[in-house]
Amino acid sequence: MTQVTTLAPPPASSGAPHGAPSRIRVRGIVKEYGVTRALRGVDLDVAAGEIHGLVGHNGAGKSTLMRILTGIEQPTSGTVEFDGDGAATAATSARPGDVRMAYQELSLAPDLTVAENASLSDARRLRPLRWRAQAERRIAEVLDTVFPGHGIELSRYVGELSMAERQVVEISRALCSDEPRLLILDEPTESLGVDAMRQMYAHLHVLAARGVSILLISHRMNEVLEHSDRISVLKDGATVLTADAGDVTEDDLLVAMGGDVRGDSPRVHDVPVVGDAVAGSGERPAAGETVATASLAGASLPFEAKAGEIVGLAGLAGQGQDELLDRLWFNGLSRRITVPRRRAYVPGDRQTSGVFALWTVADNLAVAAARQLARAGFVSLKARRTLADRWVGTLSIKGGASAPITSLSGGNQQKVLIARAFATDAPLVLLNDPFRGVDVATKDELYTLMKAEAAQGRCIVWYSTENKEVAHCDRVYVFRAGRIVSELVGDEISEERVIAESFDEHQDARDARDATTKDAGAAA
Ligand SMILES: Nc1ncnc2c1ncn2[C@@H]1O[C@H](COP(=O)(O)OP(=O)(O)OP(=O)(O)O)[C@@H](O)[C@H]1O
Repeated sequence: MTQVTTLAPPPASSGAPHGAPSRIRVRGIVKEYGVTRALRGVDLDVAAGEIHGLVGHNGAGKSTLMRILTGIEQPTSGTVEFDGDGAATAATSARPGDVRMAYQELSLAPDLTVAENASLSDARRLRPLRWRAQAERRIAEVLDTVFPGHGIELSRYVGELSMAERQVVEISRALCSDEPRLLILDEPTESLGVDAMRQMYAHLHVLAARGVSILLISHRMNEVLEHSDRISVLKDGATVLTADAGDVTEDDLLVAMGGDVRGDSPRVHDVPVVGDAVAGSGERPAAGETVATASLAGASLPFEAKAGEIVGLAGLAGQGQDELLDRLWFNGLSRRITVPRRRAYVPGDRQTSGVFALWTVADNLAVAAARQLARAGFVSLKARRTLADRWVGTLSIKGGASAPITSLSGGNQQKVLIARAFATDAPLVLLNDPFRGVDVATKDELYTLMKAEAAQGRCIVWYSTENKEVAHCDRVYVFRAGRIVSELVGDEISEERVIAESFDEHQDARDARDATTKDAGAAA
């Protein structure tokens, strides 16, 4: 069990840093949804030209506060002043375009093109006849300025883009107006590649230097510490700490958030392993037995995953990792794929392919384990509830088993999907960047859970956009241009090695030469 270290939080500072005028001044904000008190008294000051980090555990109230700042929702009580205007809420004080936000849940319409999406939220007037060309020009300008080399075609439907590309569009869309006074970014880098992430932060510093205030919400403590001037911590709907970024450490933030300071042995309370948590669990392959194989086209190394292993899929975003997971999940009958009949999948995009929005947490969580829970073809409410209660406790899912899933915070919804997969008895679990939006303390617990599950004989195939997560894998396949270009085992696995393999242009040139020689040989 990790020891909890209690650090006295640095004294909360108030007001803007370095005497800069307050851009936004939030006092005593309370927000209630029926009996749920999402915010119970938030104070926050963001100065003109400041990058202000906002951190907190899943369900702490960050997104709710941002919805109030953008005027989408009204607070139950409390005040928001914008540039000292004394107005009661952001909705009444800010002019259109003053506050812009890039959403965690990616607010893009999948059936519209990139340019059409941009036109929807451009606060400036578009010309009635030439609106499409104008919108295209504006988003192209932002994309080229902030994310040079992005490679995104403006005429593509958003639904066809990878999560990383969608995130780039979401951020660019928020910048598609005359300069806002306050820019809010809710977990902007959760699925961005390394390059795009660097480009985004470089641009944020340029905007801040021009006087734009930026609120940066993230579970990535290192990024918040590196890029913010000041940081505030929300815990259970209230501000518990505001400090200069240089005066606090990651552990200070974690303690203020109410989590354990990370130790050597993260805690997973009472992991309900399959066979314990669900009735009638199926048989597991023996450790080391091959569970899944796939052969990809071109000069790709073959893919193989064995029982008892955590197999990582790494490389730059959008290099074929998604496609492999999709094929392992959907394409079990193909000659090039072997997979077990029972398999579980945690999607990266919970909104379009994960959450059943009209169902409760318990129903969402137990749906994939129905076969195991069924007795004479029926799943009793009690069996479903017992399973859900166990996992809600194990992963600290804030909201409870009987809450409607959509009333949960984004990170807590994601935990339900992770629990759904592990609550099955499937020998193969496929994870498609599953920890987006999950807070740091829970992530540590999930790593331990995965190891415990692998030790029980599960095979876990895991794509993550966070390179440092490869440290938790037994083997890693690095992807480049739709192919597996290297396999790392044991001590070979490191973030640096993954990055190096992701960019090996010489190897690409050699592969292209080999392929040409092969084609020429085949033609002869
Ligand atoms: N529409 C709603 N109805 C009921 N409860 C809600 C609603 N929206 C938010 N909540 C509750 O308010 C609390 C704060 O949620 P919020 O989404 O603001 O948290 P968060 O800090 O953004 O979390 P995360 O890091 O997971 O995104 C949660 O307990 C959530 O269940």
